[in-house]
This record gives sequence, structure tokens and C-alpha cells, in this order.
Amino acid sequence: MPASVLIVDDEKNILLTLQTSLQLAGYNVELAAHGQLALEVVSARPVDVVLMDVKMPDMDGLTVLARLMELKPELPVIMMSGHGTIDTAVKATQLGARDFLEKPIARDRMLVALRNALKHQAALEELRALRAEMGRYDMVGGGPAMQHIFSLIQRTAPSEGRVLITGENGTGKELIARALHQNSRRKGGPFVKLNCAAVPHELIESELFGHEKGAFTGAVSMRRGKFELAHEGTLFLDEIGDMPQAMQAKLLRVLQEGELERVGGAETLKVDVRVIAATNKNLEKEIEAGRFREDLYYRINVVQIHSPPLRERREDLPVLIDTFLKEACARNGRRPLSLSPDALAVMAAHSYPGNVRELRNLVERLAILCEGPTVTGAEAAELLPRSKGAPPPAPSDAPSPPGPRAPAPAAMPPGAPGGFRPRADRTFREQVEDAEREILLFALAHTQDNVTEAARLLDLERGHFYKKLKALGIKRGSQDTGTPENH
Ligand SMILES: Nc1ncnc2c1ncn2[C@@H]1O[C@H](COP(=O)(O)OP(=O)(O)OP(=O)(O)O)[C@@H](O)[C@H]1O
Repeated sequence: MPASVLIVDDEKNILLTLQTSLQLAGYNVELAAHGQLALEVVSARPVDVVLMDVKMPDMDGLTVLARLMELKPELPVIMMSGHGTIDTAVKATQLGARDFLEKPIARDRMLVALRNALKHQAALEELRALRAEMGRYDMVGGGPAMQHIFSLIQRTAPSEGRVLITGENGTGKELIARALHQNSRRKGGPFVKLNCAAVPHELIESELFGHEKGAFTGAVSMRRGKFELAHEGTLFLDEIGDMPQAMQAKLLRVLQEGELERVGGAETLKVDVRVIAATNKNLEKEIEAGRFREDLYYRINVVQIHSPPLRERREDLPVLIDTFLKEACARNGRRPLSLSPDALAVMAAHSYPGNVRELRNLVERLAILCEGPTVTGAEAAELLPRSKGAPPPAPSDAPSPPGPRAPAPAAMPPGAPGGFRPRADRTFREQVEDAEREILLFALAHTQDNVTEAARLLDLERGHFYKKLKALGIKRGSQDTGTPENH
């Protein structure tokens, strides 16, 4: 089907000239003589690309462009201007224009700009389709618990119902949220995530609802919040139990009315977002303790999906290990490894407090360090973290090969803090905090202030790491903007 181009210009002869050129080049062309009409056309039917003049009476092209980007953030728009200053071009690009053409329009240049915009769009769509396809196969596990989860996903995804996913850290709550999105009618729209525990309290409102330029110190430009970014898609609110109470009230209003204002803004924006929330806390207990609003709980908890800890669904271990092992071998350029029955037995006996995430990391270590082609029980035992006080495991398939030995998962690099000197002037609690602060600062310094890496080094959840930073009053380097998603 030919691509459709919407041309927006108040000069009739330009509309007609461009229409003829584009029709001859094989495009379907629609015309709009002013911005309002352009907005109506784009809202009413699919348009592949917009070609729009900057200078128009009533609503100028840049204003229309900003509105279009709110309506359809990925719509390619090419701006045209006879009074093309660098300033206008820069502004148009900042607002989301894909290209800028100077009038009088050179036909070949215009056709190249259109082709590029459409090519870019096709690549985005291909990526999205690929992600959707992959999303379907992201989760594995054939035991009754997983079967129940799959069935809930299948039944819930196509609806608009809000979902609350509960379960310990690392049990796959985010994967469930992604699967719900991928199997919903919103799958072509964005999936946006916010970890409520990872954002400092004073920044969470701006993260969720965005802010206007100058709304507070440091708000140097307008920024859209996660709700706006998730328009026509899904917003995944991870660790919702950690959301500050003042924000719980504001969130409730958006969920009830589908409307919000950016921080410092007067305009009310309508958003069409499906919210999926997750928590590792018992929200009913949080309500009893007065830390979580009951009315919000009922709003987010239309359908509940519980993701049980791995120790309660050991039947999934073989298929998870097999999947992770294949992936890890491919990622590390190794021939596929297999697991001896003893190695499987050793791994099945472990309790996995870090759940599937821990299992995945462990399998990655096996894929990197074991000599293969079959992982022995001794190798698996050597790489498993030992629980406190437990005797070293003694797997039966000795002798152990002379292969490389793994460092402990959270082994600190050389130079890590370690020396303890008791101080009479500090309480026990303060000395524990001093030690924690020293460890966190060391991990940050060692990873060039990269929170994800630092948290990994300490084998801590990133959200937990952020909480610790805050509790210990640690201010990070210049990149600490409170937007942990970027790290
Ligand atoms: N059923 C599964 N199949 C394949 N991989 C899984 C499964 N469950 C979890 N994982 C993997 O385990 C890791 C942790 O999963 P995920 O981040 O979804 O857990 P979570 O419960 O959201 O964790 P947290 O509460 O810490 O944010 C990811 O690497 C994920 O791909």
C-alpha cells in the first residue's frame, strides 16, 4: 500500500504543487490548510508522515508539531520554512521533527527526506515486532505455578484491567508485566517502567508527571513524565509499596480521572495508560500499618498475579537452567554445555534466596568458568554460594577437574574496605553505618559512579542500593540526577 503523506500549509499553490509531485512519486496525499485540521486528520486516520510549514496563521507549525508529538510521539514530521533560521530548525528538531526543508522546496531533497523518514519508521516497527515476538518466549517454566501464571496472563492481558503482581525480588515480576503488555492490544505502544523505590522521594512526582521548565531549581527544560511517555501503552510501577504517601494520593487521582498536570504546569493533560504494579511487600499489612492507602490498593489490585519464590517451584529448575545455560553459552561464544545429574542435584538443593535472578547469574558463571563439555557436580558445588555455617558441599562425581575456580559472586576487588577499628566515640549502630557507607562509596568509586554496576558488585538489588545511599546520606557524583533508569 502506498505511504500516506499529510501536507500542512496555508498557501494553496504550495499545497497543490507538492501534492502533484508526491502523487507522481506514488504517495497517497492528504491536504490541510491549517494546523487544527492537521491535528484532526492525524487523530482520525493513519498518516505515515507529515510535511508541514512553520509559518502559518492561527497556530504556527511549531505549536502544531508539539501537539502532534503529544498525540503520536513516533509520527515522523518534516518541517518546511521559507524563513529558515538555524534557531527554528533547532527548535523543530528539539520538539521531535525528523527533518527540516527550506523553501522553495527542492523536489529531490523532499523525496529523500520522505524516504528516510519512512525507512526509519519501518525499522522502528520491525524492532517492535521483534520485541513482541521475543516477549512471548521470555518466560519459561512448565510446573503448575508457572502454568497458572501463563493462564492468568492469557486471560488478563487483552483486558484493560489493572494488575498487581506480587512476589519476592527476582521471581520474574517484571517479565510478567512485559508479557501482559506484549499480549495486550497496547503492544504497539510503549512499555514504560518506573521503580518507585529507586527514585528519591522529592523527584518522584516529576518522574511520574513530568515538569515544566523552571518548575523547580534544576528544571532547565520541560520534561515529560512516565505517564505521558506511556500514553497508549503500559506503565509498570515496580515496588509500588515504596511510593511515598503524598504521591499515592496523586496517583489515585490519575487512575480515577486519567488526567494530570506536569509539576509547575497549569494545563491538564489526558493520558490513556494501563497501569501494572508490582511489589515484594504485603500491601494489606502496609495498609494496616497506615503506610499504604486502601483506596489506591483497590484501584491497582483488579487482578492479582502472584509469582512464587523459586524454592516453592523447584520443578521449573531443569528447564530454567537449560534455557539460561544455552543463552549464556551463546552470549559467551561457547559450545553448549550440559549438566551432569550430580550438578543438577547440587543446584536443586540450593535455596536461591535471590530467586530466578540468582539462578541466572549462577548459570552464567558456570558457562564462563566450567571447562565442559559437561558441568560436574563438583564444579557446580564450587560455584554455589555457601550458606552460613554450612559445611563445604561434597558432590559425588569426584574427582573435581583442575578447571578455573570462580570468585565468590560478590567478591570485592582489591583495595576493598575491610579493616575494622572499634571506636569508643561511636555507638554500635553508627559504626555499622560507617562500615556500610565505606563499602557503598568504595563500590561507587570502583565502578565510576555506575549504580547498576556498583549494586551488582555488592550483590544488591539496585532499588535497595538507592535506598541505602539515601539512608546513609551519600550524595553521588555529577550524574546523580535521580533518574536511575538511565544508568
Ligand atoms: N520464568 C522465567 N523465565 C525466564 N527467565 C526468568 C523467569 N523469571 C525470572 N526470570 C529472569 O530472572 C531475572 C529477574 O526477573 P525480574 O526482573 O522479572 O524479577 P522481579 O521479580 O521483577 O525482580 P525485582 O523485584 O528485583 O525487580 C531476569 O533476568 C529474568 O529474565
